[in-house]
Amino acid sequence: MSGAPIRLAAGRLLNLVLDKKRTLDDALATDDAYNNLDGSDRAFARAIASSALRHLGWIDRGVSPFLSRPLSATGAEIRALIRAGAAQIWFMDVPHHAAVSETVEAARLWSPARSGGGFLNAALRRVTESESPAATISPLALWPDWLASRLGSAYGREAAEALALSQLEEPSLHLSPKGDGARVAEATGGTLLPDGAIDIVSGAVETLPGYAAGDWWVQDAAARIPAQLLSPQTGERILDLCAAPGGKTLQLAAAGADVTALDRSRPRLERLKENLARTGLHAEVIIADGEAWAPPALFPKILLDAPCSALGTLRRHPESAWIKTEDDVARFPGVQARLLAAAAGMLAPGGTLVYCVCTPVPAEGVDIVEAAIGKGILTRSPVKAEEIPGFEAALTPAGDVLTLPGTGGKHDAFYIARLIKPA
Ligand SMILES: C[S@@+](CC[C@H](N)C(=O)[O-])C[C@H]1O[C@@H](n2cnc3c(N)ncnc32)[C@H](O)[C@@H]1O
Repeated sequence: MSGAPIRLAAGRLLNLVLDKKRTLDDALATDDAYNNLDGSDRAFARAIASSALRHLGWIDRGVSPFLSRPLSATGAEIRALIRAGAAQIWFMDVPHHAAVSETVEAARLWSPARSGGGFLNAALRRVTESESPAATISPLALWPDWLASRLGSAYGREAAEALALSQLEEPSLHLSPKGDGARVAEATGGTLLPDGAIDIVSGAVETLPGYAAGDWWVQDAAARIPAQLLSPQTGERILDLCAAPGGKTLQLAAAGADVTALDRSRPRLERLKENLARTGLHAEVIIADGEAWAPPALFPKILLDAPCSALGTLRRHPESAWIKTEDDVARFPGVQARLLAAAAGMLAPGGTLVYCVCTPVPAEGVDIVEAAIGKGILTRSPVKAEEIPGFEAALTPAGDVLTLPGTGGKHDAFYIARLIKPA
């Protein structure tokens, strides 16, 4: 059977994401051409779209010399198929003749792309004759220019390049155990990591042993650090201020804390409740705006996992760098600063607050924390290396945690600070 419908589905997914600004998960859930494919064909279409998104900056720069008009001036559907074709040729183990002919055939199946078949064919033939851009174009070109320049100036070229290259990795699957981690590692065939997460090599989540019994939940190894830095104790009142879908709430509840899980998103709180039900854990769930909520009593400990650009999770969501604009990202620091000030107001004097974001953008992380410290609202409680086993290299000179590539295993990029409210 022809592979053209697979390339058509990949092109449609790319068109939905890059031209209509939908997330890849949303496009996968809703596109009929993709959903009508059989299992293995569907997986292949998804792999092509995912590879094109991971390598997008390289693909767009790499194909431009081969086009008689700029990519941006090309019809959206042909643009999507050029990207799908180039991903197969440069970054996937697909025979070149099949990648070209099936992708050109896909243009014939897609009416808005039909007239561009000759242009597509010529471009992809040139791609087959050329070296992969991985050999010639800087890793920073994997990102839009604004992001490359921000992270390049924040961390230096070498660290920023390592961060960019880390988005090419398939994301790892990490589990957090409800109880004994060694037992979960044995049951699932995973490896127990130094911080207590379980690294799973492969397997569909729902089919892994212990899923239905609620013995564990999916959580990146770096995402476990914020709750661990609160040292939750049995019966201790802890507020999880931006809680849904609840990975950190589950950690705190599993440690025996008396958790209040607050979030303003009803659908996300439904997921949190499902996670509590599956694991048999308990938390008081509150739907409210964290900037305005007035607690019945001050809390001795608070976790603030603030809304952020999520640019530390590009391995899982490679499209994020392209569908979020610099203006979108610029909106977060205001929200984060207001939530941190509100959280400080809900904290008892002498109490501990952990602030975290899953982004390496300093304006959303260390800058927010330094501003609060500068105002005298909070002081820093520096983290010690022995508190973050496996992530010792992520400790910053100031005593915060920044999980860039190379500071642990394969994980998301988190910024985490532990703070105290002056008594
Ligand atoms: C990074 S996510 C939290 C992830 C969660 N802590 C976990 O571990 O699963 C940020 C959350 O903040 C919530 N949020 C954003 N603005 C908020 C506000 N003003 N008040 C309460 N929740 C808010 C979002 O709905 C989102 O669920």
